[in-house]
Amino acid sequence: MSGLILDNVVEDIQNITTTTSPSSGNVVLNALNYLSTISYWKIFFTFIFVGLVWDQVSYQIKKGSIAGPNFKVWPIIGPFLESLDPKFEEYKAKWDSGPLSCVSIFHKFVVIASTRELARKILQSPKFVKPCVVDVAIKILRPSNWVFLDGKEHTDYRKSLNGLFTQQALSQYLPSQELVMDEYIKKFIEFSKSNDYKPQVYFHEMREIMCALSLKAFCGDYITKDQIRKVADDYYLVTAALELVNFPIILPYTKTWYGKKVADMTMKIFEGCAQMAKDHAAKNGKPVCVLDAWAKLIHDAKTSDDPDAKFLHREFSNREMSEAVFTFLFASQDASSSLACWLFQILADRPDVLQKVREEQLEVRNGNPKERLTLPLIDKMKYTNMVIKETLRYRPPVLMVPYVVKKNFPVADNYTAPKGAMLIPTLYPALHDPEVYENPDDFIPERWVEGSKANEAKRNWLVFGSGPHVCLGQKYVMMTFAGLIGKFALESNWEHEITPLSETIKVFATIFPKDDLLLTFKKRDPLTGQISE
Ligand code: HEM
Repeated sequence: MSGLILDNVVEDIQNITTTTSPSSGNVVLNALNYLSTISYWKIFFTFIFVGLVWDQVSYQIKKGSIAGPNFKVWPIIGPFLESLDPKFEEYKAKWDSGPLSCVSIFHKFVVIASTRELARKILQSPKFVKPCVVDVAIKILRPSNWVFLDGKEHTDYRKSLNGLFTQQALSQYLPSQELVMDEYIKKFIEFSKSNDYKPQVYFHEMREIMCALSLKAFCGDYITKDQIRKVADDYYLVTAALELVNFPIILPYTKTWYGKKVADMTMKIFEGCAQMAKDHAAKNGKPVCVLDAWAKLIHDAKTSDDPDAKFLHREFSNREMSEAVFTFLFASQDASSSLACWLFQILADRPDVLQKVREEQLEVRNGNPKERLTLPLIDKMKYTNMVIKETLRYRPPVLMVPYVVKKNFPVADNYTAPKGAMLIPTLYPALHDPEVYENPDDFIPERWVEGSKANEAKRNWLVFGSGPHVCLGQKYVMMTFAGLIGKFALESNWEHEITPLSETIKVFATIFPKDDLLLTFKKRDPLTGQISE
């Protein structure tokens, strides 16, 4: 077939070239004569062969001298199939293979940095890198969302948001968060009762309580119980839609389509809440949630003479505020659920640690378990705080933070990461560095006492990242978890069924116990410690 078409072309060219330039015509003719002798199949396989060779050569050029497979074992796709089901042990092997290592998946060249200094250097080099988001994130979070800003625009926007997460602002959110904690202590006990107090999976319950706590802190009473339940029930569809490996086009009834629907529905709710918060601020109402705090900053800026206040807290639209609040939920949900799962598991497995938390909780309340949460009260919870810090170090929810290289980046003396590559600083190795954390695979809250080696090693504390994109919610996390675990420790007793998979790490955006956390809760008298059904 291909021969036939080429025969016709050769004939046409012969006609043309005999009337124009005979010598250039000969070269073209010879080439076409040759092509007329080969079939489409040959052309097809030649293209494939050239493509495969180029794939390997390009991999070698980008890899340079860093660790990584000598060639792509699976041509083109690379370890794509493994990446669909990521395993912690495989990540760890990669980190151990060298300070910089690489893989190539399809056309994406990925460089992984596993030392503390390299990780810090990447996180603090906004000139060369920016956070890498999956293609579909732009559609789900919307292109106008602040998280996609870069450089100065990003820094300026963040300055506006910082005011929502100061100590003073956070203390205003505590009373409504405490109501959610009270509700869920009862809920967890009821849930266990419904299963005759036999241990059952609590992974989903942990995600739900985290979502409810965030929504209350962000939207206060503007969001209804039904809306909280709906978002908490459906939010996992957003996580699934934003997994690293997903189809970039949103087709009906696919994971990304369901994810977008939930994101739109949630942002619609937030938009309504933003308007109510603005109305509240206009009446000089007291702020009790993030949206209130934001609306008040906007309101105050209008009457202020300070040009900085005016610049940082210009008129933000309801839509813009709803998109930002959605990113808070998105950033917090998986990482906080991960921390919650490990914290409840670890405390149940170490009754001595839980006992000390309980003693401290009564002590800071001067023996009055009914004392409501305030920031000064939480500040006194030194040991509880050490337990949370050690959980974050021992099981850091975020293992790695993907960035993308904007221009060739000399990340190490012997290596320049090429433009367009994905560059991934890892956080786990710095948090398990035996030089700073003796016996890093043991859970030792006492290592965080003031003045200790661990406490002084600020450069290793990468749990919340570093640089211009460092976690906006880190103070919020420490405050919320101290309040939460303290109250659960006083008012409930929980037991954990240890399985061979309890200490094995499952990677699902963040990390979780592989057996999904088998727990059971009972009511506890905070003063006598008596447990009742
Ligand atoms: C245990 C819980 C959490 C952990 C371990 C965690 C960790 C992180 C990490 C590692 C980053 C990337 C930092 C970087 O690129 O340098 C990040 C970014 C971020 N986090 Fe968190 N996070 C947690 C909870 C939260 C919460 C509760 C909120 C909001 C209330 C939040 C809001 C954000 C935001 C908005 C960013 C992006 C900041 C930016 O791009 O400027 N996070 N977080």
